Amino acid sequence: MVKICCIGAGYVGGPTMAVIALKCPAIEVAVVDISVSRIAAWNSDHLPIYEPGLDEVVKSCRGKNLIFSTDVERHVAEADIIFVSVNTPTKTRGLGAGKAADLTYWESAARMIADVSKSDKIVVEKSTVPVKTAEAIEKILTHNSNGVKYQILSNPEFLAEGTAIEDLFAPDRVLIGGRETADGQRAIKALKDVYAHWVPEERILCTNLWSAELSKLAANAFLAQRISSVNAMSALCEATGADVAQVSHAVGQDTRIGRKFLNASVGFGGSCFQKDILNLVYICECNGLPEVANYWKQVIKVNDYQKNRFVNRIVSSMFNTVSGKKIAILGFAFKKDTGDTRETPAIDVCKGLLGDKAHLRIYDPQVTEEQIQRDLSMNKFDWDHPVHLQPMSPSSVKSVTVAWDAYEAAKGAHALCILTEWDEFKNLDYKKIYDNMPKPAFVFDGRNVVDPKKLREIGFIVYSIGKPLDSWLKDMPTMA
Ligand SMILES: NC(=O)C1=CN([C@@H]2O[C@H](COP(=O)(O)OP(=O)(O)OC[C@H]3O[C@@H](n4cnc5c(N)ncnc54)[C@H](O)[C@@H]3O)[C@@H](O)[C@H]2O)C=CC1
Ligand SMILES: O=C(O)[C@H]1O[C@H](OP(=O)(O)OP(=O)(O)OC[C@H]2O[C@@H](n3ccc(=O)[nH]c3=O)[C@H](O)[C@@H]2O)[C@H](O)[C@@H](O)[C@@H]1O
Repeated sequence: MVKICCIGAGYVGGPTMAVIALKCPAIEVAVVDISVSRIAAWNSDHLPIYEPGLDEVVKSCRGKNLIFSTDVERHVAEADIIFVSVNTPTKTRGLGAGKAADLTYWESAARMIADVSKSDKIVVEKSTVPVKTAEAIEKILTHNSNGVKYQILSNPEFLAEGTAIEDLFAPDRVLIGGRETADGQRAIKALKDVYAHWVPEERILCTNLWSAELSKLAANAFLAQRISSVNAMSALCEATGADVAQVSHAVGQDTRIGRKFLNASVGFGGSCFQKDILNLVYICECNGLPEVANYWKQVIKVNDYQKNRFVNRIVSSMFNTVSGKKIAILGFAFKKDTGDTRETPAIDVCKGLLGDKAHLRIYDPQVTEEQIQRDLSMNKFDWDHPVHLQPMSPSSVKSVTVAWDAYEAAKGAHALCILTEWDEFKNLDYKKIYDNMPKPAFVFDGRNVVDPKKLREIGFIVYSIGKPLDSWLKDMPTMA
């Protein structure tokens, strides 16, 4: 029986391995982690991450061919194929700080593999890593090998949170990169055989190691670039009276461009887009390609601009100050259908409003008060370390409270600010909300969730990203 071990029981390791276990009943899958609380949660009724469909998959295999354990060394020693899906945060100090990937966790996993392995292993890079990481990992493993043979494969993950199970069941492609030697090709085949249990062969792409590593960074850069492109257009729409939804639709109808991923927003968030583009920028700079680096850097600059622009709109619309005003924040997660808040634009928007002394009342159906407080008091990039290694927040942010539903959050608020596109925000009773707010009552929709026309009929002053401005906003120019 083939044995798989995955180091890192996070958003990628947990769902990916659960699906492999489900689709390959003859393979034993162990997911291991240094975080005791995370493993305990994977073994409980309350999984550590919220992901539609995940509970069912885990419940149907856990205890059969899927286990979650903190006994990292034992499961690594026993495995034939080891996936490494640990954090690869942005470095916060030293060479490449603010851009380069911090491979501390990866390196420590590799050294541990070398220490405990007694049989040959296929080591699979599942984490997103800089190009050429496989070479470094290979060196660590072979210099400490004790006769054990290793093959390194790159098998980056393309799932998106909120649709992880769907994406894993029917991926657009599975990418496997390996050495072009006979041993390398044998290792590629072994991994391909695992995916072939449910992924059609033509969707399993096999490449060299460096193409696989770079394709992952490139895919995320292209996706983020689309969002920054449409967000840049949204600013121009507001200035000209065009409607960004109509522009996106017209542009996306061109089959060469395509309709997906053209929704204007308050900015993209999530644990990877910014981190991976910064990493790409750093690699370009290290390879003497400053023009290419600057090109990609612009995607992040536009994203930051979009978040600032949103905050400025709020402040300028509300008589140039939000000091002492109560603002209801609807949605804190970086997108709907997840409780994940890593790099959520809500953090920057909330910090911007707090900087102007607003009082925030936040509601998100999946994010806890503790998480919100942590996020608002943590330094940039600290979030991307294993939970038990993250610096504890010194104190909670006093002008922030958390509500248990949208109506409660909005009661008495001067403005509503929609920062995540949760479906429930589409169908709120906005008349009831309006009646419980001081006037003028504002809605700032960072996700184009509400129908501005209907809300204006109720009496709200509405700002929707990239949509024609109402006269109130036109008279209050923003300084982005
Ligand atoms: N979150 C996502 O949607 C996607 C993430 N990725 C990439 O996958 C990698 C992992 O991301 P996530 O799963 O989101 O991170 P995560 O933070 O949810 O999970 C990483 C886990 O690794 C554990 N860990 C760290 N060092 C360890 C060690 N030495 N031994 C055992 N466990 C260790 C941590 O405790 C943590 O539970 C990153 O490189 C990320 O860029 C790729 C595609 C999608
Ligand atoms: O490497 C990763 O971590 C993953 O990053 C993204 O997945 P994810 O961040 O989970 O979610 P997305 O659906 O890509 O959304 C990212 C951000 O962009 C925003 N977005 C997305 C689409 C859009 O049209 N407009 C827009 O603002 C979302 O609201 C969210 O804040 C990619 O879609 C995955 O393919 C990739 O595997």
